[in-house]
Amino acid sequence: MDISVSFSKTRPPPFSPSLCRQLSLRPNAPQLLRFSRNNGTFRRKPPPTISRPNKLAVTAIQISNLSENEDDFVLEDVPHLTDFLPNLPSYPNPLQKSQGYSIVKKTFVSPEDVVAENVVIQKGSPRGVHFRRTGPREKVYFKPEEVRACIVTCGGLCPGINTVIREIVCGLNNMYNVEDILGIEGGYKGFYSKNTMMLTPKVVNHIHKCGGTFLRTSRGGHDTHKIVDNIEDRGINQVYIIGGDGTHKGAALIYEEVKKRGLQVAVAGIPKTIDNDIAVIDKSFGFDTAVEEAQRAINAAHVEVESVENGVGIVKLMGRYSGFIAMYATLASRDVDCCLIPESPFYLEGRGGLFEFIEQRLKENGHLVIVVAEGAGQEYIAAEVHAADKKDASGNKLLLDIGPWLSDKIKDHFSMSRKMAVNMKYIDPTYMIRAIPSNASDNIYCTLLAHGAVHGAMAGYTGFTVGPVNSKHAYIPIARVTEKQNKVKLTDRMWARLLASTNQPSFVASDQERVEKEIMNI
Ligand SMILES: Nc1ncnc2c1ncn2[C@@H]1O[C@H](COP(=O)(O)OP(=O)(O)O)[C@@H](O)[C@H]1O
Ligand SMILES: O=P(O)(O)OC[C@H]1O[C@](O)(COP(=O)(O)O)[C@@H](O)[C@@H]1O
Ligand SMILES: [Mg+2]
Repeated sequence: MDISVSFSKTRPPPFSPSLCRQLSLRPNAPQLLRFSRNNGTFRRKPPPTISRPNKLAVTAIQISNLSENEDDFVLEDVPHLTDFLPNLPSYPNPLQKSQGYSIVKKTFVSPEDVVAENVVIQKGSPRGVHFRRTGPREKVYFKPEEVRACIVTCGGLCPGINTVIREIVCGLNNMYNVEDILGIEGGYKGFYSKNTMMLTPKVVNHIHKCGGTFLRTSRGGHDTHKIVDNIEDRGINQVYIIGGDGTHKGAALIYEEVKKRGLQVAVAGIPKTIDNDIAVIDKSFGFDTAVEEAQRAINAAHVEVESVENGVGIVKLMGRYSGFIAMYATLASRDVDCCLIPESPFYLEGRGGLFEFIEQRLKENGHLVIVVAEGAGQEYIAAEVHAADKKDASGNKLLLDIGPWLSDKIKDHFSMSRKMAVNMKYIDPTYMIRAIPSNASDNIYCTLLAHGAVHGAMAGYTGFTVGPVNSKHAYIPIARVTEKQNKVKLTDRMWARLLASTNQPSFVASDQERVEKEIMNI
């Protein structure tokens, strides 16, 4: 492979000493160069004959693509209170005296410990992005008796919110002897329009056994100035914010305002969403519980349709822009014949369409089950219904209801074509799967998130969120989880596994064929 690259004359080559030797370069001297790479061997080439302006700028990605392992390590760090309060005093972490932690072999996480964003890499490829590992630090930037923490929950429900609340309270209290913890009621607007409640380990002792949020929640109502005024007025110095992408956008604004005002306030996010659409982290808490609960609806649909002639079961599951719940529930069940998600466009009529597939399955098996994510097929409904774009209080688009629309379409098609009368069983368990308490493994996951957030805030980190990255919990800059949403990648193996398990049409390919045909007809 022949690669041409040039980079800033003001920077030394970003290569390891061994690679510099191989290329006959002086490791510390800035220079413009070209070289070729063949099976991992680098050979220097004569200087380029191209014009300067375009060639002098080279992105970090280009450089790191060409370098050996040592020099392309990137740490995406989170802010620290000392970034804007440089004289902040620190104190020994009280955990060193804790019964439990003091016997841990390595009580404190080393500042050098990082978590890699990508663990599957090729030999010679860049080491890539890393995040700080969560956990207690040797020094803390708060005296326990001076901490006044608050917790707020925003956005939609999700199994496990109460466990996170409980474990923030118990973590602060048991590990750091913090006693002053406020619950902000009813989401962001609760900062300025609702009461607060005192949270103690005793108050939150049983809440993890219940679904919902003990602190209640809301959409909309984020007013940065009013919120930070309130934080200042109440003397709050640690803010724990549990919520999804919208909530984290709000948390980033709070952090910025706190920094602008020079307040010693740590802002920590804990990512929450039933849709599992938060970027970077492995998965969001409550997701496993939701997938498990979805099985009950799928089982019910299967039992119903198996017991009648030409039974068609439809189960609608949550998933506004991403079909993770539908995909995992389908994969887990094995009773699902077809899974429709927002990321994969489908069509009803014609060759390779959904109607043809349903007819075929009914002929083969006498019944079928379809799982549909609520965000699927929105464009088709919109084209027919001509509904005005509506939004919720947070600005999220309100979806058109795919469930009844799809049920009616299928019923109408089969009754009109007089091919067969289908026996439709439509189940909508959407709120049921997110209103339940979290299962055992989600409870443990919630505990790790809560404790990670507590350790981070006590250590003076701020403007961060927490979550598992390749199974290791990390502190992640908030911008990384708000800049894009996690979606099912149709080119990933997981979707291929689903297609292999259901044997449903991969509408993407068929759709392309259809478009090509249409173009050719024209
Ligand atoms: N772009 C934004 N800037 C500031 N606050 C936001 C933003 N988007 C949403 N929020 C606030 O975050 C909270 C929850 O947002 P929402 O989208 O409903 O849920 P989620 O956080 O689960 O995505 C709401 O109080 C909303 O006002
Ligand atoms: O009816 P609500 O409470 O607004 O919630 C519905 C939406 O909430 C969700 O569960 C997502 O919630 P978040 O925005 O909090 O992640 C979607 O799946 C669903 O469309
Ligand atoms: Mg959201």
